[in-house]
Amino acid sequence: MAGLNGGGTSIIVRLEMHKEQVTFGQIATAIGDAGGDIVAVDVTRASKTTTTRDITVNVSDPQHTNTIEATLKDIPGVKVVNISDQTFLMHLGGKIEVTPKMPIKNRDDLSRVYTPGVARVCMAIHEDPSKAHSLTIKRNTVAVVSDGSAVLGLGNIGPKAAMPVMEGKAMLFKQMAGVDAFPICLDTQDTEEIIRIVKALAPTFGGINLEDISSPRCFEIEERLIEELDIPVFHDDQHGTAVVILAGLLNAVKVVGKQLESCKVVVTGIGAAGIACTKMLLAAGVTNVIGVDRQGAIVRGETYSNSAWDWYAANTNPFLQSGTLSDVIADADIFIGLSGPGVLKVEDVKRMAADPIVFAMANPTPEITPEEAEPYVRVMATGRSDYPNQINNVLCFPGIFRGVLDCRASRITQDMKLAAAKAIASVVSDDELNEYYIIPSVFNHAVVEKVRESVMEAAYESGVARRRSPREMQDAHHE
Ligand SMILES: NC(=O)C1=CN([C@@H]2O[C@H](COP(=O)(O)OP(=O)(O)OC[C@H]3O[C@@H](n4cnc5c(N)ncnc54)[C@H](O)[C@@H]3O)[C@@H](O)[C@H]2O)C=CC1
Ligand SMILES: CC(=O)C(=O)O
Ligand SMILES: [Mg+2]
Repeated sequence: MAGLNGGGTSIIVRLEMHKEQVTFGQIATAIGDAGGDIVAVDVTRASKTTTTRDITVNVSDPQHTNTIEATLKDIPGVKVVNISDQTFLMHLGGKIEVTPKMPIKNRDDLSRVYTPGVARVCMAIHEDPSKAHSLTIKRNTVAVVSDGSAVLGLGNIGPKAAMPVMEGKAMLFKQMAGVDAFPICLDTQDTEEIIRIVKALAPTFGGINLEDISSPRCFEIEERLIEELDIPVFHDDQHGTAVVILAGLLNAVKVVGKQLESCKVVVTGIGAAGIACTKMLLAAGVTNVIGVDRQGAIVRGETYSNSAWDWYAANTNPFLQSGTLSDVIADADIFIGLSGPGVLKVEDVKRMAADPIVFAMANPTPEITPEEAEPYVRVMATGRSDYPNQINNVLCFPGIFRGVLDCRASRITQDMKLAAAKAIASVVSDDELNEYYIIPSVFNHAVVEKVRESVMEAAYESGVARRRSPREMQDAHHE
């Protein structure tokens, strides 16, 4: 099964080779026989008797690295100097930095960007706070806020361990959409305290992206912040995920020739992402959605300590199906996994309706691997970048925030999310659409632009955009 290290993890093995005792060919063969895939070789030092080479090898997991190291150590004339993991190397010192837009070359510049000149700018904002949008980083800056309580599918690993994910989101915001995003990991999991801290941070930012905050606390935190702040607040694991799932499903049902509204959909993992995805499906007209969490299907008539599940029971599962995932999966057209590794068994997939669609989206290890499921499914998707059909909220959050920052929206409405889903789906043309291409690549530049445009259009229509639309500006010009 694909694990934490799956998908293109590579190591760099630095070897010192004694020329008289061993050839590079022998080493390459040994690495190949141990299952390693050599992708690059550099000579870093050479003398009369020895050569030092950096060999980049793709491996499947940490045990595989150990096997290759042991194999190399056994070859006479080879000294393993060092083995480094490229993924860790890319994280050394963190992944982002703050860069000034202009250099401070002399005292004159200094007196403008800082005191005394800056004071006039401060007073201009003091007199008209809306000027913060034009005179500070606010208009292009988003806070990526986590408490480390539901990091990917790794669980409650805390704020320090959450940072690499939040730094990664910040990189994606900038590279995909030019949005400056700042990772903020909080050392508290108290709902009221998180709300208070985010409200206190808000003056700096044009939007708040909540990330990897576990349910059910995430619902109250987001709802309260939306009500109490005048900038958009978006819990990405709920809505970004739901938007991309809907985009993928709109195209997947076209491939299998079914109507989404009449499909039976089973969702596992009724947390942040599972609940938001269900709400999105209901908004798109699906009626038969069944949610399954650890204790089985959520069904009306049961009592739940989690109020979000009371809502879920009242609004889903119209035929009151109860039992385990294996019980309720029979005849399902679509499975959506937002839970954890290995939850869906091959036997379950075999019992789905004809042409099953399986979105196994737990990260980093899906509910079922494509290798296991593929013989029995028609359309398979995961959240990972190393398989086809990557359903990941990275297809949504850069474009949606680009759009809301550009039209200065006060909030993100359901219509804006639906518009984003349709925009993402539309990037795959009918000619291109097939089982292995239901969703555009994360690197497809059309995605951010289409999402931005559709989201802005929906924001103007729903009256939440606070910057005049291009048409209004044109009208004002002609008055
Ligand atoms: N591909 C993507 O873009 C995204 C994927 N995800 C993945 O979805 C999963 C859930 O994320 P969140 O909703 O943010 O977390 P969450 O902590 O809010 O919810 C997880 C839910 O799954 C349930 N669960 C865990 N193991 C289960 C099992 N074995 N059987 C049934 N239910 C189980 C938990 O009880 C909980 O209700 C994670 O693996 C995450 O990586 C989340 C957001 C985006
Ligand atoms: C992709 C993402 O946001 C997650 O797995 O939590
Ligand atoms: Mg997340």
